[in-house]
Amino acid sequence: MNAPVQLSEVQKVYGSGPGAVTALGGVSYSFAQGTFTAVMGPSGSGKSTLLHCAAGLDEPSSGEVHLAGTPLRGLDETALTELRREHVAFVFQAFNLMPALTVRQNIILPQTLAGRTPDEAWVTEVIKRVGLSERTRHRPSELSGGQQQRVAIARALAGSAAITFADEPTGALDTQTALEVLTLLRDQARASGQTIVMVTHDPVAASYADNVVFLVDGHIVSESPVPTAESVAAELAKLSRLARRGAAAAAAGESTPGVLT
Ligand SMILES: Nc1ncnc2c1ncn2[C@@H]1O[C@H](COP(=O)(O)OP(=O)(O)OP(=O)(O)O)[C@@H](O)[C@H]1O
Repeated sequence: MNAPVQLSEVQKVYGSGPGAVTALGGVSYSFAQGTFTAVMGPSGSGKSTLLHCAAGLDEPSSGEVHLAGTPLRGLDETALTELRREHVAFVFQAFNLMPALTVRQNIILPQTLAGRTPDEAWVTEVIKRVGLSERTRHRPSELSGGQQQRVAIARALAGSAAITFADEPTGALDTQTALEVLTLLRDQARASGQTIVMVTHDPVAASYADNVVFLVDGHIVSESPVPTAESVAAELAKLSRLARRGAAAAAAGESTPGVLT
């Protein structure tokens, strides 16, 4: 079976001419079904761009993305929206909650929009697991930033979408809630076969994933299966040093990019 998220030689160049920035330099990677993968790398290494291209929110300059078995090239915005609504959930930093709806209404909104009947027992369980049982009738404006982030996480989990993309999903959470949420994401991948791709800067968060993919200068340079917080932190420190050395070499006009192959 094909992986739910497949990137083949994906390149993304922003701008043109001398000021052009190559955010992804030809990335090929398959995110297999039922896996929870963390994407890490130094600032500016292309993590968000990879997530956006993989989710069809941004169009690669070249290469191909398959999402839920469908090639994204040539799909119009309506077809992309349909595809995402059917198969994909997002936990992004901008929470995109609807201000007029209550917490519970926000959480089931993607399913309502897709014409599905929510599994009320599961929705209640997810709300409990993210610690929002006392807040279901509140509006987003009545919640703290961390609570709003938990609503976004519950919304992604409640619909049991085949694929979840998360960008720093635990960034605004206290340690205990963050660990609860990460455990929930890991359980979803293991028990329900969901495919979860999470961008994070946090080695502890990454250690909950099944696999960590490291990006430097728009290239996947290494992977860490069975990650621990310590091994991830050590790899990141090494790659950040390499990235800095590569940048210094480029500034001095040397050809060595400082990227592992
Ligand atoms: N819309 C854009 N226009 C021009 N350049 C962009 C745009 N978006 C991203 N970039 C550039 O592409 C490169 C990769 O950016 P990206 O946001 O994917 O990195 P990142 O690894 O997610 O960074 P961070 O960890 O700081 O969030 C960076 O050099 C960035 O400046």
